[in-house]
Amino acid sequence: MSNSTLNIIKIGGNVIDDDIQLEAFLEKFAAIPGKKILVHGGGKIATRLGARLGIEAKLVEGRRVTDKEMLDVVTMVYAGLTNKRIVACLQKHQCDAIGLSGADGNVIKSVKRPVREIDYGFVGDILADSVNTLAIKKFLEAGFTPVFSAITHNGNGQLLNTNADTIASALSTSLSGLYDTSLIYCFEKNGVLTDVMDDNSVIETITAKQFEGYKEQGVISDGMIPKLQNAFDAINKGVKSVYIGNATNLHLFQQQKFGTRLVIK
Ligand SMILES: Nc1ncnc2c1ncn2[C@@H]1O[C@H](COP(=O)(O)OP(=O)(O)O)[C@@H](O)[C@H]1O
Ligand SMILES: CC(=O)N[C@@H](CCC(=O)OP(=O)(O)O)C(=O)O
Repeated sequence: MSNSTLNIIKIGGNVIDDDIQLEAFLEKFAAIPGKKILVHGGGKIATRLGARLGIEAKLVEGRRVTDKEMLDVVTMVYAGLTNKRIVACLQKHQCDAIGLSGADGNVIKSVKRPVREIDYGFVGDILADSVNTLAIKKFLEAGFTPVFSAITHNGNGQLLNTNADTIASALSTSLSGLYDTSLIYCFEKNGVLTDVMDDNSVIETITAKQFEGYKEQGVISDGMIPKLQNAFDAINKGVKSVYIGNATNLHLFQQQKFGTRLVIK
């Protein structure tokens, strides 16, 4: 008997930051049939709230340096305000969502990133076997749609800030043992582009080798580099399909007409 399908969708920070775009996306997400999971961060909102509180944001290669005060800010923004607003909006659209940090139901454990050249502070890395697939399965089988924020815990009382793209990738690789899992990264552009200013320049399929080439040429840069690394990690570890595309077109991914599709070669 084949496994049932599971769609894991990550929504990007620029869409979350726009109330109208966010609700339009959540309405489309709510309409997807079957088992599904949503993952979100909210980095821009955390940066703004931090600034209002006099706590300056510092990012290194797309990862936030998270001291104790910044950890309070990101916990309030990701696991609190953003997560609860998303859950309430999904409930409005008849999707029975349940908001989670990694600590809730012990769903995702992480370890504080070791200090090397940079001390990232309270940032958590997810090691193999740190996703509690059985707990998540219980939520899914009970008919809930889990909504994961970018906060995890170390099992010893410490919350840790964890990149949302990485959470989506780790969830999809862990759950691909139980379900035919697809991972869909949604953001504000039409996919991986050959010209970041031209939304018509979508690369329809991309291999790891092509990714390396585009990276060297500077065609792919910034946040797209760690996003694609997380995406290739997932496809290499058994996730059935991985797409990167525009949140506005979410309804098209089931017809396989969505943004950029990753290919193993
Ligand atoms: N080739 C590319 N195609 C699309 N986006 C790119 C590309 N190179 C760099 N980017 C940048 O990467 C960003 C996406 O990364 P990020 O901001 O981390 O996403 P998210 O908000 O989904 O977490 C885009 O907004 C874009 O500015
Ligand atoms: C460690 C780390 O960098 N965590 C991220 C988590 C949020 C996130 O990933 O949000 P987006 O998807 O909106 O970028 C951060 O604090 O920015």
